[in-house]
Amino acid sequence: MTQPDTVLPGRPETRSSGGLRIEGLDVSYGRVHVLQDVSFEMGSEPVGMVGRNGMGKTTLVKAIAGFLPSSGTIEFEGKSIQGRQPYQITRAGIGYVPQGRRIFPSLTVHEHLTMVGAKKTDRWNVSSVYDLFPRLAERKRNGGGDLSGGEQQMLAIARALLTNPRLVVMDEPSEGLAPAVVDHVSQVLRSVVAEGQSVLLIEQNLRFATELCDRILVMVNGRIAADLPSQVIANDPEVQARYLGVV
Ligand SMILES: Nc1ncnc2c1ncn2[C@@H]1O[C@H](COP(=O)(O)OP(=O)(O)OP(=O)(O)O)[C@@H](O)[C@H]1O
Repeated sequence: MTQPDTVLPGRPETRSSGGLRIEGLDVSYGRVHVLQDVSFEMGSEPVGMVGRNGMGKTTLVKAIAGFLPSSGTIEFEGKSIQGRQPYQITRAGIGYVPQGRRIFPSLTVHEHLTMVGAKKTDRWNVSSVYDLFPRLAERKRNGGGDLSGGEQQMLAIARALLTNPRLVVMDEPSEGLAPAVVDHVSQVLRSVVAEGQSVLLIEQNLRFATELCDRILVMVNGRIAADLPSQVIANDPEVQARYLGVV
């Protein structure tokens, strides 16, 4: 197992050992070997993963969610989920918010939400996700194609929560959204995390990631290059320049 180059002291401890364990994960597109020996573990604490374009973040979450074949270990709550189909991963307790939202243009907001089949007694049901995102309640009769980017993102998050996941994996929820909408989504997600929802957040927006997560993994060229407390990467331009090419 390859260790990250940088694991600083003071990294927040995992809240429990029952979460996600990835070890020696490899994913290729044909002959292009994109993920190379990726290993990390997380408990129920929110974890962010950042990295420049094309580093392999989306490939990793697609492999976790069952949309790409992989070799190596993917375990959730002590059981292997590697090689399972997406619906089996959902059933195992992992919700997925895909990059680009994947909303159906011809289905209404309400149809998107009711088709998940959450029960009224579940923590997340149609009524409680409308409470979380009142804007979706206002737009419940609108088709997915009529929604703004922010509304589509809220719908994608609501749809994932309705599976009542023990871990929700989100791929760049801030992508393409106006700053005020990013702030709103960030605030809502922080309230969900404060309730104890476990989150693995893939992000290019470092501020969004460090506001939500105490721990940040950095992916560089298909490997986990660093595992840092959020405040270290948030406050250190040199660390940001080294891993993200920003100052
Ligand atoms: N279907 C595919 N076929 C071949 N190569 C691919 C495919 N999808 C992604 N790649 C390549 O795999 C590498 C990792 O892509 P990936 O989308 O996982 O990166 P990323 O870090 O999520 O970037 P972004 O933030 O731009 O989505 C890139 O070099 C990309 O060109």
